[in-house]
Amino acid sequence: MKQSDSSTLLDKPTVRIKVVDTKTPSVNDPGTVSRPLSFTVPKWWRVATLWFRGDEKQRAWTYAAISVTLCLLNTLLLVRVSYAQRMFETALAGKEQGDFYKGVSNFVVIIIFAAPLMAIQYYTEQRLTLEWRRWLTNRLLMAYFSDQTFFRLHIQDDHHIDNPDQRICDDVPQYTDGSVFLVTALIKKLFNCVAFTGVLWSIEPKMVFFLLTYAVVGTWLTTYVFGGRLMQLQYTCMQREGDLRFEIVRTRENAESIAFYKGESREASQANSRLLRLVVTIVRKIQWQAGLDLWKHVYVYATMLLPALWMAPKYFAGTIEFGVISQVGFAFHRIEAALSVLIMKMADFSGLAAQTERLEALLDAVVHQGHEPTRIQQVPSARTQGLSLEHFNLRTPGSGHLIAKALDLDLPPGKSLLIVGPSGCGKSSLLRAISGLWTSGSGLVRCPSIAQMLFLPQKPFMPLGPLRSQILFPSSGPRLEWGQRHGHQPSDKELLGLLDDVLLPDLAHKVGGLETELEWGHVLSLGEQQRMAFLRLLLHQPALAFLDEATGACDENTEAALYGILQTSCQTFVSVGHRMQLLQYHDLVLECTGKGHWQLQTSIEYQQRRASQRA
Ligand SMILES: Nc1ncnc2c1ncn2[C@@H]1O[C@H](COP(=O)(O)OP(=O)(O)OP(=O)(O)O)[C@@H](O)[C@H]1O
Repeated sequence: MKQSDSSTLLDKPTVRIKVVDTKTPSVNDPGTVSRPLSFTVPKWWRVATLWFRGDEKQRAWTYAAISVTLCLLNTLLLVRVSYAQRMFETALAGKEQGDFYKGVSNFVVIIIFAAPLMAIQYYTEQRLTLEWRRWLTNRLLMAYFSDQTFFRLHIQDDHHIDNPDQRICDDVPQYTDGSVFLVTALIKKLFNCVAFTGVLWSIEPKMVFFLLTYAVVGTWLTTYVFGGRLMQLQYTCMQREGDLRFEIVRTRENAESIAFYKGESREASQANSRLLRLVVTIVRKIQWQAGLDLWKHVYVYATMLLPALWMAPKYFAGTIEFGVISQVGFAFHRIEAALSVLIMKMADFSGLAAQTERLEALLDAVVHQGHEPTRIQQVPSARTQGLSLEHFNLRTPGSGHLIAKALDLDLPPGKSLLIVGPSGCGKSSLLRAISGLWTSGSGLVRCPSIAQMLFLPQKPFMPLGPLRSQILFPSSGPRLEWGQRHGHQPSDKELLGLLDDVLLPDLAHKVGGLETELEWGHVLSLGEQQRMAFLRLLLHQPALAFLDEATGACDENTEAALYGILQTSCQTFVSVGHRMQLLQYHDLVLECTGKGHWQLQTSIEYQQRRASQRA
């Protein structure tokens, strides 16, 4: 695809935007390959049957059965319409007053049944779509959040999935909506086809053969020329919509850093570049859709007068009544519409095919995450209180860069370990592997159960919600070890006291209380966020705590106070840090000595060695 090459200016003339082409789609990307639509049918079936075979299959089949029944009733009513119309028009042409009013009353009866039927059908289809969407979204969310799949999807090259958020929030509703719409349309058309073929066959069988041939040739041509191409363009559009949105969300999330760097011009050019790529794809999609539209009109108009032309000689010869001509026309166009449903709804089918490709890929990735062989084995046990690494080899995901080679480590309960080494040597990576986030490598990690460990990352996560939920995170209350030790959950007064302990005495008062909701990640300084993370540690009182430069943004006095608190609430902990004053809080030191080698020594030995090196 050709990229527009010009530099562009946004409305605000202060920000000059240079277009940067940042992303070239990979060869394996389905968005870059035009495939026949039939390629996607098994995938659609696989995704669709998940609900119909899952734990809510009874509900799914009930909705589906009601919808099919309503489609059938709908068709029966249409057949009745064709006969009522025939009687009505024949009576008009023959000036038969009695038959005319009989035809009118037939119409009225049909309308009395049809109106509520249509409303019930609409309601059922909407509920079916919603229930299906709820179930599928819930399944995807569960899979996405379970086993830290959301994290692994980002680091594994072999399952690279762009914009999973968009796939879950946008593609699922479009998929269920499109599936219900198109499948019910197909069923209605099938019933119409059967019913009106009977009507037309009883009057003019040759016309049925003509219609069949016309529709088969037309459908083949449309699918061949437009199907795969439109599907590919729809896929690329969705991908580019997601990329643009992600760029803007990233800017919002990193607003302060970008503003400090004065990086808005570069970010704006990046966003604009993504917008241009999207627009180029949409233009191509519009061109192909216009071509399809032209073809659809030619296809329909070519047969518009055919039933009347075909039947007129018989009417002039007096072998059929006038109403037969309109009934044949009605039946002819119903069958034609039924047989050419693929042509008429080609844009919808190709959109659904694109959504299916994206959802199937996401499902595949989140399911595969669960079954991927774990090479570094984590053996968590409620009976283990310390930490041990056995024959531990660690590599970075994807690139396979060596972080640790043949590392054996034993940290008994009640002891603490400081991990040191130059920046980028792999200190945080060791914690990632111990927590089970990274698994590339080999060896065993023996540790307490997952619920008994707490990891404090360099930048604490501040969830959405009130100040209270910042304090209690990741638990919502009842699982707090503090509550179990004290026999009751912490009262507001006790929470305020704990805020005092981590040197945040005025915070609740300053922001307006524990129920105040703010964008905490932006409102609190990094040092305040790190103190909040220590407070979580006091409440959860884990058997084993991991602190990745968890006091890096605090001054030395605050750091000393926080480590003092830590030693009273958690005896076994592992820290990563650069500051030498941290040594006094730890018994052991694990030092990176290069090329994946690490050396374990006591804190005193480490200090003596450093002192002798300096001397
Ligand atoms: N997702 C990833 N995929 C591949 N390599 C990664 C990934 N994350 C980090 N790395 C690489 O792993 C190496 C170790 O990174 P790590 O964050 O563990 O270093 P560190 O010792 O904690 O550094 P610092 O002291 O600066 O925090 C680095 O070379 C880094 O580029």
